[in-house]
Amino acid sequence: MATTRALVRRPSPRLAEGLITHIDRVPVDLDLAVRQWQEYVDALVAVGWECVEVPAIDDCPDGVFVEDTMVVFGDLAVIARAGADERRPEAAEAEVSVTAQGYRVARITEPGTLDGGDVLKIGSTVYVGLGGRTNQEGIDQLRGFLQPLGAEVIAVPVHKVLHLKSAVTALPDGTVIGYEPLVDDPAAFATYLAVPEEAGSHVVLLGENRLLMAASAPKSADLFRSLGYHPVIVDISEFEKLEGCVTCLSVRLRA
Ligand SMILES: CN(C)C(=N)NCCC[C@H](N)C(=O)O
Repeated sequence: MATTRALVRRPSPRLAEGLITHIDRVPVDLDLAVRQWQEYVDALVAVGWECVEVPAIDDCPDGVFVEDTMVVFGDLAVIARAGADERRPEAAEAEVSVTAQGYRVARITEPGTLDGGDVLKIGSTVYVGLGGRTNQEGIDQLRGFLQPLGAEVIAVPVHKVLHLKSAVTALPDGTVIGYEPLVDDPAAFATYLAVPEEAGSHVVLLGENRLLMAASAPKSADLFRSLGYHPVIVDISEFEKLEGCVTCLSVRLRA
């Protein structure tokens, strides 16, 4: 199996102050969050991935959601420009870390905004959510970087949730999965499967038909088992309280 690396970032002591947009604030248990983060990392390591830690950024409560700092395509890392001002400082050290992993770097610049959580890659098709943290200028800049590498960048509306990947991700065969009440336009995707729970729409592909997913989506896990996949379950309840999901906690650097 090709080595797969992931960038991860430890939770800030100020995690509980993380941004929320579409849900109500409830108390976050920091100690539990740190344990859950370690279990998430352990789950990646258990399937043979190498986890590379981006230095923690304690002054940024949302720093643990490292996925939002960049979009990786081929040998290029496009460093994001966060749609939320508070999150802009997170990108600098993430850029240093991905550069150290051998990636070329390009940057989204003002007035563009783009969060990595808004970008869903399926082969050479790159769906980008427009409507929340990512603006049209950010999408146009991303297209400018990725089109020469063979990507087709397609903007899709996102209004009901924080990021595109809050609404949909994809199975290994490219089928887009989403929880219908939260997907703006299922018809935007070539193949689409409805799942029975919100968190069931979030998977990280671990290789060999394994899907990393949250403990909060047991019915969706059963659905995926019935389709021949192998769910690997992690409890990320403390991150879900801040509109996080399994994808947000890492940047996957596939070989
Ligand atoms: C796919 N998703 C959801 C992400 N990549 N990021 C979640 C960021 C959550 C953070 N509290 C915020 O509001 O920015």
